[in-house]
Amino acid sequence: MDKLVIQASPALSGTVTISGAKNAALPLLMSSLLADSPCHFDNVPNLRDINTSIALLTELGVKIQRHESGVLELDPTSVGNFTASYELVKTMRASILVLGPLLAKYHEANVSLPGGCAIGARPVDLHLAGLEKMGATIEVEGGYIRAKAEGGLKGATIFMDIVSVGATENLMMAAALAEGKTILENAAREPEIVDLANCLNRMGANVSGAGTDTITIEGVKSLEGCHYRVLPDRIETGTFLVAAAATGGSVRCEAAAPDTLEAVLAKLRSAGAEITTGADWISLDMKGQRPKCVNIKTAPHPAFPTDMQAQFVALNCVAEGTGVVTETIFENRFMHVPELQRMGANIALEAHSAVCNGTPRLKGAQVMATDLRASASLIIAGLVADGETTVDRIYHLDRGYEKIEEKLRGIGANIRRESA
Ligand SMILES: CC(=O)N[C@H]1[C@@H](OP(=O)(O)OP(=O)(O)OC[C@H]2O[C@@H](n3ccc(=O)[nH]c3=O)[C@H](O)[C@@H]2O)O[C@H](CO)[C@@H](O)[C@@H]1O
Ligand SMILES: C=C(OP(=O)(O)O)C(=O)O
Repeated sequence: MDKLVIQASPALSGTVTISGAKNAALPLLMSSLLADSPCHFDNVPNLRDINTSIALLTELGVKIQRHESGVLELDPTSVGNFTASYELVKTMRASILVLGPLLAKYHEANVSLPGGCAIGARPVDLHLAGLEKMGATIEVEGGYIRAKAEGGLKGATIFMDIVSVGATENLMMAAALAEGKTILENAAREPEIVDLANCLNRMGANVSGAGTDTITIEGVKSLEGCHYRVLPDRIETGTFLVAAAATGGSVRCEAAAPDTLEAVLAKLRSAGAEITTGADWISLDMKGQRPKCVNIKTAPHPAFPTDMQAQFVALNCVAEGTGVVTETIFENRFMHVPELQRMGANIALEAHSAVCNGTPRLKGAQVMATDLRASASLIIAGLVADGETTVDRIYHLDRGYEKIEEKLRGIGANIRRESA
């Protein structure tokens, strides 16, 4: 099993090119199921979750090839299997996003229940209730969601009592080919939702209001493939910015989307960073200063993203003062805290908050990655820890960060991958 070995690093400095967003690419790839002709996606990151999606869509009958240009072509014209198996779904929760498209296009889908994961229970009740409201009949049997929509899905007004990114995406894709109008109320507003809506519209769908909490979809009879470029990864961008800030360094992120990161940039400014942005770049400069602790409360977009919480906890560990980080989205997303404590961090967990008293340096240790962003936080901690830090179980990291150690080395980090 691969691990990362990190030595105390100098202040990071240089330029990083940001990859396409995992969380935008996953629903976009699944949306190809809705089309009657091939889709072409540019800027798809090379990640474990993308490979899992390719395996899943291939199992359903989508023909997929990566062109030399990097463009991923998905031809859905021979789809003939409507079952997403447990073997694949268990390794990637976003597999649930084939449910809406399969049901809308083929009126039938069997998708393994994703189950919980390290960060929380993560039920899919809102996805199922929304599809039922659109006329689907759903049974959960043998760990599988067995859904049917005889005669096709029908538009409906659907209120989601929790803001859910995945449910909004699944229902938006389902509604694109449903008969009549669907209104999604209390919809998620994340940039990845807007990216999916833009792509669906390019395929011939009629989606309006994405980016607000009410999305209206006028169903159409058919959709065609399109060319679409995946949005830059705001979480990868934020991770590099925090890594540079923790080391008192400076970094310029290119091919980024500054307007998707406002809450994160505001917190970095509070931490003492000088932030400058252009149309597609962000630069951060700490001017050699130690960061200041920040208070954070995660919430749906445009508030502070839960996917950046662990990285800011690592930042607070070495910052000046005390910072309180409160997690409101997932019930168990502080698995990085005990690992950071093993590195000498002064953190107290109080209900849904991590109260951190910053200390100038951490101490290298052998630590274990428990989920994707927890892994990123341990890497950041390793950069500012005296001695050597070894991060085990980095298969989580490979789910969502493209060549992270290579990119970090490019800006001066002392990090290497070791394969056992
Ligand atoms: C692939 C992808 O895009 N993953 C992101 C997506 O996950 P995902 O789409 O799974 O997260 P959701 O937005 O759905 O989850 C938000 C909250 O709603 C709850 N919930 C969700 C659905 C449901 O049917 N019932 C229910 O109770 C969840 O347990 C959680 O507490 O959004 C999360 C919140 O920004 C991010 O952390 C993930 O990185
Ligand atoms: C939690 C995440 O992803 P997923 O929803 O795929 O588990 C994440 O990207 O931080």
